[in-house]
Amino acid sequence: AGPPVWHKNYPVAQGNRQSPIDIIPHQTSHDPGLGPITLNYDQCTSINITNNGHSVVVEFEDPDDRSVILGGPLDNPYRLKQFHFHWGGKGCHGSEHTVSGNSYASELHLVHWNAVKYKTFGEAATAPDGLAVLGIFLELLFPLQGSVTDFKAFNPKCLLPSSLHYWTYLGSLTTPPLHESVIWIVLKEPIIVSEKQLGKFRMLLFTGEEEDERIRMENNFRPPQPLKGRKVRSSN
Ligand SMILES: NS(=O)(=O)/N=C1/NCCO1
Ligand SMILES: [Zn+2]
Repeated sequence: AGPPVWHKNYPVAQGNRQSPIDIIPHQTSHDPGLGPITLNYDQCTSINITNNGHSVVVEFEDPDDRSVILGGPLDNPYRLKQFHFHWGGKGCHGSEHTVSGNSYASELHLVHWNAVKYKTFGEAATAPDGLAVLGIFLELLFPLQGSVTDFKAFNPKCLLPSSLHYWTYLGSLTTPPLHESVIWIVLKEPIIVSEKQLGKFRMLLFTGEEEDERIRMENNFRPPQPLKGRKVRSSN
């Protein structure tokens, strides 16, 4: 079952660095020491796209540092492992992080791991500085005309907004096992998608073919968790 009962199997769900959180911009602290982030995705090699029962995931080959995120709050390069989305049933709910209590229609997570300090993704996923997840909000544009461009493949490069200004804080995976191993980097500027594009996610089913009732995959987002005194820093 969903987020309210996760703590029974994963007591860390009630830990001190859980994600997502509500980001209140005027309560974040601007840190001039926070440099820009760099995304080297041009050599990224996607392997597959799957419906893993609770999201749509695109996985990447990660044998070397061919596609990494650098800089910002990170002390090492982190390798791109996969990206996936969280979205709602309809309207503008669906993101995991919220901004001053407001949620977006969806949120894209680009998941990276610290291959300098750890040998495998699995090992990194349990270490406090093991993962870096880049969060990008998807804002719904209700087009005046029906004509919007479709989107074929997700090259992460083409999914980035114009500004890489971000908020960053220490948090966790937002899905079980909820490991407190994520350095979160959330971009301030959303990307704009159409209802049609978002509708494609909603068509994905939670259930496999074999099950008879067809449960629609939607609302696969965890609500904001207690900040527990954490500081959220802001790049310029
Ligand atoms: N929503 S999230 O925190 O990115 N969760 C996961 N789980 C596996 C990789 O990223
Ligand atoms: Zn996610």
